[in-house]
Amino acid sequence: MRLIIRDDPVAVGDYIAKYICKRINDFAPSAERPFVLGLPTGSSPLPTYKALIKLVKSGNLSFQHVVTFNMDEYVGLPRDHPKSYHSFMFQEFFSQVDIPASQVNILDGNAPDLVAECNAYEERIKSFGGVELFFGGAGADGHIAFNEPGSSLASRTRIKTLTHDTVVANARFFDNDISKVPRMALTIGVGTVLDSREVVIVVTGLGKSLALSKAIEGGVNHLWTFSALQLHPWALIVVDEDATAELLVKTVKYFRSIERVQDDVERVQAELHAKGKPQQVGSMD
Ligand SMILES: N[C@@H]1[C@@H](O)[C@H](O)[C@@H](COP(=O)(O)O)O[C@@H]1O
Repeated sequence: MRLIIRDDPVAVGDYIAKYICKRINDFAPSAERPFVLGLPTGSSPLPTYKALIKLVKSGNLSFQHVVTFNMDEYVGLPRDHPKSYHSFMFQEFFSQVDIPASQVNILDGNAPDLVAECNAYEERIKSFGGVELFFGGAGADGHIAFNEPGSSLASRTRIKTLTHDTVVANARFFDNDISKVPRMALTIGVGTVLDSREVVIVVTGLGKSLALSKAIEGGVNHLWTFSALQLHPWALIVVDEDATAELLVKTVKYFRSIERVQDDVERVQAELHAKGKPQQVGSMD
């Protein structure tokens, strides 16, 4: 696992957007071989979406050959409800980049058979050869997607009842009225996230600091599903200074030292590449 610390949420968004941009461009996607990208909703990913939109508008990135899979969706909320994750994604991102709508995948929380919908989602991910990079967020209670505390770490896409904490946290999107917040959601599972070739998680703000410390300093534990990333061979967490409040000084120092060494490794790789002797860039964790 790698942890990258930046000053504030905007710097975090810039870092992740550049990272995703580089991954997509290095992959050189085509119609026959699209880049499969997992995406989240929430307020934390917004600076990343803004930075990705800028990269597309400046001609440095294209979503023409990118296929996306969103992490989750509320059950029973009409698709065109302003707070559905469908509406969120089209409003904040898809309508502002060059992705064909046919390449966007979001779970249908109004499907007549919700179990079939979840199973078909897993199959559709498989039909594209799996997710190349899953970009995600985390809840203050340490959930990833809607994998609430206590979710199986082997879980797949399924129906999930939201915890009271999550309902309260998400009331801010529903006029602060908890009675308006849906009680159920469809979500990819922890196992679905772990299956992706790479995972990048954004964590910003003091309110997420306990979840961050549990995820990287505690053991792997289903009460903090975020901690399952410790089992992933290629996981990156990008956080702001506020989110590090609960981390030990030695943890912060360790990850900062890895970042410096990683920068050196990438510089050497770039020099080799320029001299026509490319080698695979390694991860330092
Ligand atoms: N289902 C979403 C999660 O995928 C998201 O990571 C979390 C954090 O949201 P925010 O970034 O707004 O704190 O909110 C919801 O619960």
